[in-house]
Formats: sequence, C-alpha cells, structure tokens
Amino acid sequence: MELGDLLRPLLRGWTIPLLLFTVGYTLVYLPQIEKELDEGCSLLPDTHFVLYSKRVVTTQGIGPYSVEVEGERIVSVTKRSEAPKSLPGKPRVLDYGNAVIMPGLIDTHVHLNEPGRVEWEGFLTGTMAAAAGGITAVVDMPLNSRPTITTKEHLENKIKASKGKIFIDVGFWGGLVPEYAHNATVLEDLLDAGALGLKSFMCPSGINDFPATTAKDIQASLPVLAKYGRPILVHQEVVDPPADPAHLMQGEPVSNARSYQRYLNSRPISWETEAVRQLMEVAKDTRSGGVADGAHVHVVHLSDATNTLSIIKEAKAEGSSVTVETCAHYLAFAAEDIPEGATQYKCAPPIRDSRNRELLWKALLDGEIDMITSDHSPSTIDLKLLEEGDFLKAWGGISGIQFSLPATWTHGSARGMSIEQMSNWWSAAPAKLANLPRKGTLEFGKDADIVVWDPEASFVIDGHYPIYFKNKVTAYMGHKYSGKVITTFVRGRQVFEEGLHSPKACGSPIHPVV
Ligand SMILES: NC(=O)N[C@H]1NC(=O)NC1=O
Ligand SMILES: [Zn+2]
Ligand SMILES: [Zn+2]
Repeated sequence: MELGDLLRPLLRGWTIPLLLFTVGYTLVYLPQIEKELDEGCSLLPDTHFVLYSKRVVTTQGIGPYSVEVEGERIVSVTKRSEAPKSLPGKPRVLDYGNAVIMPGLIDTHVHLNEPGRVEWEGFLTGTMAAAAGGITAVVDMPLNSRPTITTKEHLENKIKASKGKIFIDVGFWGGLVPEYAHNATVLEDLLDAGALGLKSFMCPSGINDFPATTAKDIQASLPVLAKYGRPILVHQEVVDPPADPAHLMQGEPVSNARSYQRYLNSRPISWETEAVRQLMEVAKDTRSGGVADGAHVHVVHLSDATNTLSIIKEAKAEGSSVTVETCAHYLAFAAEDIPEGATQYKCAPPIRDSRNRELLWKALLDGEIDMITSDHSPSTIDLKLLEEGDFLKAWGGISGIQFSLPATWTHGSARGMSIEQMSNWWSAAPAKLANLPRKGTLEFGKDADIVVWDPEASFVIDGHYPIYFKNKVTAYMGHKYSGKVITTFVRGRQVFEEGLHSPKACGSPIHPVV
C-alpha cells in the first residue's frame, strides 16, 4: 500500500471541513488581520462612505456632487442637488453643506530633512502639518536631509526612515550633484530606486554636502531622465554678478544686516534671470526629436516675474518641455512689508516688492506659471537668528506647509482666482509634474485623497494657533487668513479632522509609475 492510498480515505472525510476552513480563513480571518493592521489609520471607522457638499471640485466643474469612497479609491462622483440619505445598510453619508470638497493638495517642494537633520523637521511633524493644511501628498527634496539623497543607497535609507512616520503619501526627488551628474549608472540606480525625478541647485545651496551644478552638469543628466520620462527640478539662481558676498552665511559682519532691503539687494533679479537663461538653453534638448526628448525641466520657486518669466514663456512656445512653479510666500508677502530683523521671511530667491507680487498673480491667472508649492524649508529656531535679526547670516528658508491653502486662497480670491484654478495649481498640475496618475483630481478610480475646507471661515495665526511642524517659526505668524481646513482624507483614511490626527501614521512612500 502506498502513502497516497493511505491518505485518500482520510482526506475524503476531511475534504469538506478543509474547504470550509480555507474559505473561512480567506474571507473572514485575512480581512480581519488587514483591518487590524489598518486600525488607528483613520479617524473614521468606515471603509465605504459618501462625502457630499454644494461645492465639489470635479473634472466637470464645481457644484453639488456626492463622492463615494470605497477602500482607498473614489468609486463614484455623482451630481445631485441634495445629499443622499444615511440609511441602515447603506454607506455613511458625510454632508459638508456649503464647504468645499476638493482633491487633496500635492506639494512637490518640501524639505522634511529626515534622516540626518531631524532637529530641523521630520517625517512625523512635517506630514502632520501637511495633513492639517489639506495636503495629501508631498514630494520631498534630496536636501537638507543628511546624507543628501544623491545615491540609490541614500534613497533606500530615506524610504526606510519614513516607515510608520508619514501621515500622508510621500514621494522623493533624487539629488543631482557635480560628482555624479556625468555618471549615468549612479543616476539610473537612483531613478530605479524610486526617485520621481532629480533636483539640483545652480548656486550654493546653504549646506556643504549639496554643491551647485552648472548648466552643463544638468544637460548631462537630461538624456538619462529622458529614458525614464522624469523631470529635473532646478533652483534657478546663479551668483551673477558676483558683486556682493554678503549673502553667504559665513560672511564678515556687515552694517545694515537687519535691513530686509539690504538682503534683497544681495540676491538681485539678475541671479534668477541668468540662471533661467542658461537653463532654458539646455532645455532645448527636451524638444521633440532632441537628445533628451522625454525629459522635462521644471523651474522651482520663481520669485521674479519682471524679467525672468518671459524667458520661460519663450522656451515653452518653442517646444521645450518646461514648467515653472512659484511659492505661496511669494504670493502672500511683499518686501516693503517685511519688518527689520524679521528673518522668518528670509528665503531664496528672496520675496520681492509688491509690484512683482502682482505680476506673479497675473502670470498665474494668465496661465504662464503652472503651479504653486510651499518650499517648506525649516531649520532650528536658533539658525533663524531672530534676536540679532541678521538677514545675511540667518538660515534662508520659510516654514509654511500648513498654511499654503489659506494663504493662496486669501490672496488669490482677492484677485479673482477661482477655487478651480487654485485646485489646478495645487493638485492637478503637481500630479502631472511628479507623474502621479492616480492623484490630483476627484474622479472614478482615483485615490481618495480629499480635503474639505471652508473658504469663508477666517482665523489669525497667533501664539495659540496649533502649529504642527517642528520649529514653530513662520512668516505666516501674526497674519489673518480665510480658508479653514475641516478634514483631510488620504487614500480613504481620514487623517485629520478639526485639530485631531489619526492615531497612526499610515501614509505610503510613492513609487514611480513604470
Ligand atoms: N537648502 C534649502 O532648503 N534652501 C531653500 N531655502 C530657501 O529659501 N530656498 C531654498 O532653496
Ligand atoms: Zn531652492
Ligand atoms: Zn527648496
């Protein structure tokens, strides 16, 4: 008698119980485990629910819609004049009345600084602030974490460090530095490891381990990026003319260092214009049939709209694959209003005068600037030198990720911006830049990344206002804004509601679509 013959009668009696066990395990027990894993990820117990309001931003326009969410996705977007009824056995209906329901904001320019400079910021605090500001995804810059993210190993290490610490989804830009700019293998490894694109500086970055690239270095990276269809983002300042060394952190003490105008003069418009001129020259390679057809050049944080923008406009018109962002702080503040010694307003390129601010707004409304970011670039409070108020030596970087939505709305609505335009600059356009096809709009099948906010509610950011980023120094302090975030959903999980975050941080690292 063989073993099989022995087992056969045994198995015969066991077949049905075994089958039942397997089916039960798969249908009941496994989902239970998944649910437990997910427990604490959402403030809402439901995994199937409907959001309703009179002002939902859809691809068909803004109006009364219900948005049905099941699991991590949007499963329907339906126009209807009244909220559906909450009935037993049916998905719960969350009726937000006249509030705005909009795709979550995507901020493609943030410095979370972890690992390495966690005293400046970190995954946990940075993404808590983002969630409270209605941001559902960010793309993190390769600096100022330490080490900077210039190799595959560094990126893998960073992705590991984010585990269990992100409340929203986080993608990563890799860093382009002179050392590897001409080394296709290192760049390909970095892109294979998950960098959504590359980022480089055309001037000193403020930290020693992220040196500046020349236009030639950038040009060398473009064919590699073309192969992957990914962008390079460039900090568009070159030290030209090199007349004033005062902006350098280690410079000799100079008189008038508390004067904002003094700082502004130290980083003239010509720095931006010349960098963009050089950059648009190499961006010609991205044109159809060019050696870098498939790559894309993105100008970050445009501050100057007087001389620089026309060069970008021309490059676009001539067929180069180019986009440009500006930041919420350039749209919210003006040099004339910055008090002496108020280094919380120091950033690079600098905030310019109010006439320039109006030109930035005009360029956005005319479609010449593609999108907005926060360039949330915090440091420890001591590096801001608030007591000395020394603009020349203080860390250059504004913390503001939590206030991007209200600042943009307050200043934009005063200039005729619509909610849909804002949504385009803060969600659809950045989703396109980072190539996140599942994000950026409220549509069937997309990630349920959603912000609900009240455009009419206003508030003052004062000492009592809950600020979630680590070092609570911000240019937005003391200002009044309208546009209050009510709640934020990330892939169907309610991660923030009225001052409360979900108990667990269940955001995911974003991997490139291949
Ligand atoms: N290193 C760094 O984050 N620099 C940023 N800060 C800023 O104001 N502009 C920048 O590029
Ligand atoms: Zn920059
Ligand atoms: Zn930056």
